[in-house]
Amino acid sequence: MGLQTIFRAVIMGPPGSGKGTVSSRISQSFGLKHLSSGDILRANIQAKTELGLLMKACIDQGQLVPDDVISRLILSNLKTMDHSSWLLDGFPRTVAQAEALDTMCSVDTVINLNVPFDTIKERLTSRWVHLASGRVYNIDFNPPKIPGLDDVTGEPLIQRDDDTPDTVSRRLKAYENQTQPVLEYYRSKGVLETFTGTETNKIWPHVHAFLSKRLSGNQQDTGKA
Ligand SMILES: Nc1nc2c(ncn2[C@@H]2O[C@H](COP(=O)(O)OP(=O)(O)O)[C@@H](O)[C@H]2O)c(=O)[nH]1
Ligand SMILES: Nc1ncnc2c1ncn2[C@@H]1O[C@H](COP(=O)(O)OP(=O)(O)O)[C@@H](O)[C@H]1O
Repeated sequence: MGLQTIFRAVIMGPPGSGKGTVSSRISQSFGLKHLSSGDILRANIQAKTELGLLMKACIDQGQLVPDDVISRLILSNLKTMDHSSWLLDGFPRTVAQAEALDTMCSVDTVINLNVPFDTIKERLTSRWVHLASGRVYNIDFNPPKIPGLDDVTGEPLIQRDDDTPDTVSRRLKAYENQTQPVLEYYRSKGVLETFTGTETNKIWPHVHAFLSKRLSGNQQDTGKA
């Protein structure tokens, strides 16, 4: 891959597998721009846009929002990032969405975080988020320096309305039924890289090594692991 080449990556995995956590490490280490479908939807809900209000009921029930709505939203965001390398988190979540993305560009690599469902359930009920930035915390794994407040801005953290045990179960079902087929889709294209484990800190060095290799000569690695 030559200099200036744009690198397009997708990160996948069930809810709570650590996509947001690993994405922020990737963007810090490799400078890819992080675009999270969940963060964009929550920003719309927070700002009470028409779209946000329409989508809130779906999200709070642990269902996926309609393919056409999310595809339009994400593709229009990606168009504004035409000249930079990016990492897409939370999209595509259905084969129809993956096909919609393919009409715009091809994906260079798909990082699949394969974390067992049992591990995930506990994490999500103890997740705290800073809505404006998408920064995630966990009372056990990475607590904020001051309880209840974001480390960077000092603003209050919230718990997501969809991080309750019942809704988490429904989200995991949606993942099995609708999102797992996307893994097959990318496997058949030869771009799927799966990382298996129960701890982000053990998975991360493998992701870092993989991307260092893929991006060598292409991106500037800031050296932060
Ligand atoms: N106990 C534990 N919690 C983790 C680990 N990795 C991430 N978390 C936390 O688990 C929750 C889900 O992680 P997140 O990155 O938001 O996952 P996503 O839903 O796939 O984007 C957050 O509260 C994280 O802080 C880990 O290795 N162990
Ligand atoms: N690509 C998408 N297609 C459909 N619904 C989506 C998509 N991305 C996000 N959502 C909606 O937003 C919710 C939260 O998504 P996200 O923040 O990515 O959750 P998590 O990080 O826990 O997997 C999903 O449960 C779903 O309702």
